[in-house]
Amino acid sequence: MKPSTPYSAFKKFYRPSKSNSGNNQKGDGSLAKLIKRRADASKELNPTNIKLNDSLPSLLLKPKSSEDMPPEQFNATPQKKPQLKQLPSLLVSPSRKSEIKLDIDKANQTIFSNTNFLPSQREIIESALKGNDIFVCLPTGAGKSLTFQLPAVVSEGITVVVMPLISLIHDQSVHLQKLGINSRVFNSMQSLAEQDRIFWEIEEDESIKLLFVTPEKISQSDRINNLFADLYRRKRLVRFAIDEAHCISKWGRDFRADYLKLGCLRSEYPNVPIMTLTASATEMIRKDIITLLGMKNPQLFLSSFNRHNLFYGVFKKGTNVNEEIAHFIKENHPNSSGLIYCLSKEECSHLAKVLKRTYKFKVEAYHSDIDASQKTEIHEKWKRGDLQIIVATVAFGMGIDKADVRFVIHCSFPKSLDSYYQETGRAGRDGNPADCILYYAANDKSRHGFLIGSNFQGSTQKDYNELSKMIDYCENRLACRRTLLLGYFGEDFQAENCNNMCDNCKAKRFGEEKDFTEEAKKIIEVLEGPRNGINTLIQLTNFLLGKKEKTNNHSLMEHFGLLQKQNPDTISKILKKMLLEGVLQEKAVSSAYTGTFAYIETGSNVLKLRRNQIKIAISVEIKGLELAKKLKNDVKIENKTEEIKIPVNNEEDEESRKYGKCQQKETFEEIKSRLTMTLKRLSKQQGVGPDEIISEQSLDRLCRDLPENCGNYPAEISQEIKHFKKINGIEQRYEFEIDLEAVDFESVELKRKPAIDDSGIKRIKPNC
Ligand SMILES: Nc1ncnc2c1ncn2[C@@H]1O[C@H](COP(=O)(O)OP(=O)(O)OP(=O)(O)O)[C@@H](O)[C@H]1O
Repeated sequence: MKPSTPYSAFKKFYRPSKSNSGNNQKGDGSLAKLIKRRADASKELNPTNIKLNDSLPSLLLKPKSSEDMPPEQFNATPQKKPQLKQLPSLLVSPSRKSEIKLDIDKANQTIFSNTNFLPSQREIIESALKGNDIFVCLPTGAGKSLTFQLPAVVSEGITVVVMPLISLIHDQSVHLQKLGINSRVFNSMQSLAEQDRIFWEIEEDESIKLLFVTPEKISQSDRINNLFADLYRRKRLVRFAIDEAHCISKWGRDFRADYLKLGCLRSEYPNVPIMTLTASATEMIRKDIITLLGMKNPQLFLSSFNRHNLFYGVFKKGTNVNEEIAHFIKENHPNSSGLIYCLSKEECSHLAKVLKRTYKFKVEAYHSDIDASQKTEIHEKWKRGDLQIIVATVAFGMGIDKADVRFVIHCSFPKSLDSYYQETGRAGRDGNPADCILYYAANDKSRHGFLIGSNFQGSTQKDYNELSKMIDYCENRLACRRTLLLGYFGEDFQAENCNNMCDNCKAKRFGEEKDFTEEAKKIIEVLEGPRNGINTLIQLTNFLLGKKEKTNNHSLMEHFGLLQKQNPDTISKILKKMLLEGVLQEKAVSSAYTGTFAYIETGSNVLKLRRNQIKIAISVEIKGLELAKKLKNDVKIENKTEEIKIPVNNEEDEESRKYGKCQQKETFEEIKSRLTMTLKRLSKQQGVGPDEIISEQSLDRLCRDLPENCGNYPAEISQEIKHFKKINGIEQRYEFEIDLEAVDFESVELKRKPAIDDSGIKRIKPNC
């Protein structure tokens, strides 16, 4: 039996025979030799020579300590013990690295079987091999793992990889085993004897290239620190790679206290380069990580956060959201894998039940009340494709690496844009198109308010700010969603690069920026004077709208009705912008009488506002007469026929006339084929030809106009159109729609036309 002693004692007294230690040869720096040795080793593999990674089965035990949180990520499926090919070693030693011309292309092809590098991988790998500190922030699925795996494999010594979840570590080590790369895992689920053996192997077997640990292990285990110290002394500690590095920052969405303790790595092993990897980090989080880890002039590799294949859409959430979701999936992704996120366990279970019982989907709920083994089973079934949909709370999180997820639906909005980006990022990892649909209801905010007030004491202010940004995103019906989402991460994304891959770009609404800075200064004056019961955003909005209060005599106060000409939506946007700019802030206040509510007060940036260093400008949708006027200014009248040409994009104009509200050929054709199918079904039922129900010409018109009211046509047609508009983010309620033909662009007076009132604005009934 192997003794279970502290590492130093173990080192002194316990040295198992080398026969078990695998290939221990030192490299001579030549990649060609490495590859040849690898091939030879595979050929010569014989039972006595095979190295089994005994540490792996221990991953399958239930976690015992906080390091293994959350249990739902735990993968209990037994793995067949694979045979490790003996990976020949050592190309780059720290002392020789400048001399060695590495053919990393060859390593990429021969060891990792990749034909090329993905964007940024080569630069990161080269920088790592130069011994730099490196900060990598690439989107999910960008291939970050290779950027620490390849340098580890071609370097002399051990790369320590810190990962937050056992399941992630497990996936990595299984992957590396398949490639024949020798790695070890160290976690608290292993017995002391097992840990001793792993220590010894790392000591003795120089073909071991990577050691995976959780942050908790580093912060809690003297043994592992002794091991690091010994490797460091022997110059075999090549690099620390810290994955999911955003967990270090308290500003991040997944802060883990033990990640914070990784700051000791730099002080204890000052010469070992640190590489951090994450899929999302705002500038503030980035700076926080770099400072906390003491990284030295790190080279930053920040790629665009844009996931070009994801379609982002926000739909209005009504009372029948479950049915809407079912319909959306049936229509768009009847057989593809997807994920639905809900806010609560109850919501989650209920939606899963509806989808299963009423709509016959293969679906399971996943939340914290489901026991660990069941969670693992659900995850596995979904990964294999035996389960189509998982309806989950945020309990289903990090470490989801299924490539072909075709949709991520949010039944309610999440707590921050960071979470939203991360959760939607699980869609389309294979690069193929995928839908990210969020169902928004303003009153879900109070549910978050409640959750924040009760669960996240101490950080409520930050959470409110994050939530405000999320709500701003949802309520914005004008700006490109990518511009908003990527702007959150500090990226200046140009809407024209969205390629209509979000609902707002697709709908092509008109908006313009209006400056409300002077009004904002007056709003501050209101809050700085006697408040007379103006405590919340709603009360402030009512005051600005000039709504009279029976009790508080608001009408006698200065600035009462300041924004009465604006609609509540615009006021809400102004106040939100003031919140975002730190001119206003909401504070969670609790009392037995009122419960928890958000108290509105002035923020820290008031002075900047007064000095005009902050501008409160918002996008306001322009429609109706205002739009007509704007169009007049923007259009060129070519000739007497008054043909309207919007100068920006004539092709688009042509398209929009041809395809009406569909705007694009593809959208037009899609609705046409849907309606044709419905017609075929109806004609079969009724025993008449499809064109006896709707003529070809009328069908085209319906597809162009997508009317809310389909007159005498069958209800199925109306329903199909209504649903199509919803899933494509085509406005449901065209309260006002300009009839361009009715606009006299010379005088901006509007011609009277049948069905059009004096304003020249055609009024359309909101519903079919
Ligand atoms: N050079 C390459 N050529 C082809 N495929 C690659 C290459 N590099 C990585 N991949 C593959 O891309 C996929 C995603 O890689 P990886 O899991 O490392 O992404 P990631 O950036 O770590 O994502 P996440 O942030 O979600 O963990 C994997 O299947 C990986 O094998």
